[in-house]
Formats: sequence, C-alpha cells, structure tokens
Amino acid sequence: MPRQGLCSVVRTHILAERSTQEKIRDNRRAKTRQNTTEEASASPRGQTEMAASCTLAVSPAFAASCSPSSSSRRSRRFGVVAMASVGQKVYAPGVAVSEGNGGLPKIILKSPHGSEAEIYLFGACVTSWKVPNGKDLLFVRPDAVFNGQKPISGGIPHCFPQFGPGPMQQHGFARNVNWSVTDSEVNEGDPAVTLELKDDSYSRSMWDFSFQASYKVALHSTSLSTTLKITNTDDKPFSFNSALHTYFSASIAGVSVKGLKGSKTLNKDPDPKNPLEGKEERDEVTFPGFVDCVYLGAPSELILDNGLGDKIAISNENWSDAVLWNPHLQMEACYKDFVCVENAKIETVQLGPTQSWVAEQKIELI
Ligand SMILES: O=P(O)(O)OC[C@H]1O[C@@H](O)[C@H](O)[C@@H](O)[C@@H]1O
Repeated sequence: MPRQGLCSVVRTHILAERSTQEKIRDNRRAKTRQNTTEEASASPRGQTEMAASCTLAVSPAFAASCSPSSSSRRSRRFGVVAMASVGQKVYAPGVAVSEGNGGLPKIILKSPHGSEAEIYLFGACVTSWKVPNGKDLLFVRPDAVFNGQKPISGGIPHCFPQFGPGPMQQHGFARNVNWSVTDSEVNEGDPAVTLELKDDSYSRSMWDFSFQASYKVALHSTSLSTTLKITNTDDKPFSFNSALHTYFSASIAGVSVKGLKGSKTLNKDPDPKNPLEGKEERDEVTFPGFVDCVYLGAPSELILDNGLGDKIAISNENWSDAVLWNPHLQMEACYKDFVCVENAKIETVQLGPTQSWVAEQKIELI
C-alpha cells in the first residue's frame, strides 16, 4: 500500500498567534454553552465575529515567501508572524486563509501539481479536495449550513469523542466547534496545515476531560493525507471513539467499495441502537438502497469506485474500522450524488494521562 508522504515530511513548528480565533471560539462557546445539541439557532453575534476573522490578508512577508528564490529549499518552516491587531499570520507557500461560506474562515491548500483542498476551521472540516484535472472528489450536501452553529454536512467531518449513537450529540462535538491553526509547512512544494482543538467549558459540559486533538492535513498531487492525534492531557484516563465521516462525490447507482469481504459487520439498518451482527461476504459492496453499516476490523485499504469514472484508494493506519453510509430516500434530494466511506475507530480507545492515539488516512486517486 502506498504510504509515501503520510509521516515523512519534516515537521516544523509555528508560533501560534491565535488571539482572533480564540476569541471567536470562546465567544461562540460561551453563547452555545447552554445548548449542547446541534440544533442551536444561528447567532447574529457569532456570525459577526466569524466575518471579522476574515480580515486576514496576505502580508508582504507571505508574498516574499512565495517567491521562487524562497521556495528553492525542499522543506521549509514557516513561523507565524503576528500582524498587528487582527492576528494575521504568515503561512507556508501553498497555504492561505480565505473567507468561506457564511463568512467562516477556511484554509486553502494549493499544490504546484494543480491539486487544491479547503479546510474550514469550524469543525476542522475538509470541504473540498480537487485533483489536478479540477474535479472535486468530495461532496458537500446541498442542505449544509455554514453558520458556525451546526456541523458542516459534507466533506470530511470529524466524529469525536463519540461516533454515536451515545450519550452526547450525534458524532460528538469536534465537528461543531472552531479549531485553531498551529502549524503550516511545505514539503517539496506540497503544502500542509495542522489544526488543534483543546477542551474548554463547552466540551467539558459534555465530556469532562482535558484533551488535545491535533489534525494535520497534507495535500499531494493526487492524494490528501490526514493525521489525527488525540492526547490525554488530564490526570485521569478517558475513552472515546471516532471517525472521519468522509462524503465522496458519487453517482450512487455505479458505486462500489472493494476490500471489506470477511470483515465483521454491525448493520445499523433497521435499528441503529441495536445493530445486527454479521460478516461481509461480498467482494464489492454496492448501494441499491439504504446502507448504514459498521465494519469492525476493516482492512488498511479500500478501493472506492465513485461511479463517476474515478477510483479512489482509501488507506489508513490505525483507523481499524470502517463505516459505509448512504441515506437513500431519507435524503431524496442528494443521495444519488454521494457516498460516505468512513475510516473509523468504533471500538473504544482508552488513554491514560499523557498517552496519545494517532491515526492516519490517505485518500488517493488511482
Ligand atoms: O451527521 P450526518 O453527516 O448527517 O451523518 C449521519 C449518519 O452518519 C453515519 O456515519 C452513521 O452511520 C449514520 O447512522 C448517520 O445517520
């Protein structure tokens, strides 16, 4: 399985100048602290603050860092430069901040090969991954909202610290809060950014532990790699489960997923709270109707045919499980246009104080 680029880049550290994002996050969480459901109504104040954060601009130092002479080294570190009052930063070449839908800030990665990716700080959600021919292989649902209140329905949302169903909101809170940028780097021209989430009063109202989540997204010519690291920064153990709930663009009648034969299944159809145990017998899983199935002990690589003429290798390290989901007529307006193939850790991870868990995903056009 090709794993080049997942771990091999030279790590760099960037001074985190986070004041603006921290303020946005703290204010928004203060606003929503009382309401731990995803259905909180939009906050005009929150929206204003989000919009304010998008005054980030390219600085002269950033422009200089993009010049041919400065990009000649193979791998470079880029310190964040505090840029006066709005907390502007300088990122590595190929990494930029822009205003996304609803005024929410997003990171844009551009590789010299012509591939591009977008990551919203809200939920650390990768919403777009374009390969060099310009095709976006991810899907954002038409009902997705970008109001900083509800999770973004599409792209690669996080499920953490609960996959669900369970005691807290569906798929946990990590997709429902702002993350901060802590690093950016360039490796042989390929850009990467690292985002971070830590506990606060909002997370503790649902899950009373101190933790740090670090999420690195690295763009290559025909692939996108992500590394999620969860660290227990508490003085007591905690347990969690998690997933990358990836929405792929698709033509559902032509979709197949290969590689799952032999895996243990927990079929959530018809009752997600009482999944039926079984074993996958098919070489290729297709989607003729509603599908919602967990695969325990899934292999380290699946091959998705998206029915649109593309084959995508979905490989992983340490995401031991997988989930396939298509809502069929429950989402009549869009079910034909996407499929969720999710790398997951359904079986609980337990971490003692100072311990970390790391999992990597690589999605690659083959
Ligand atoms: O929260 P979202 O993006 O609408 O996704 C919901 C679905 O997510 C899937 O991962 C679950 O297996 C489904 O049971 C669930 O309905």
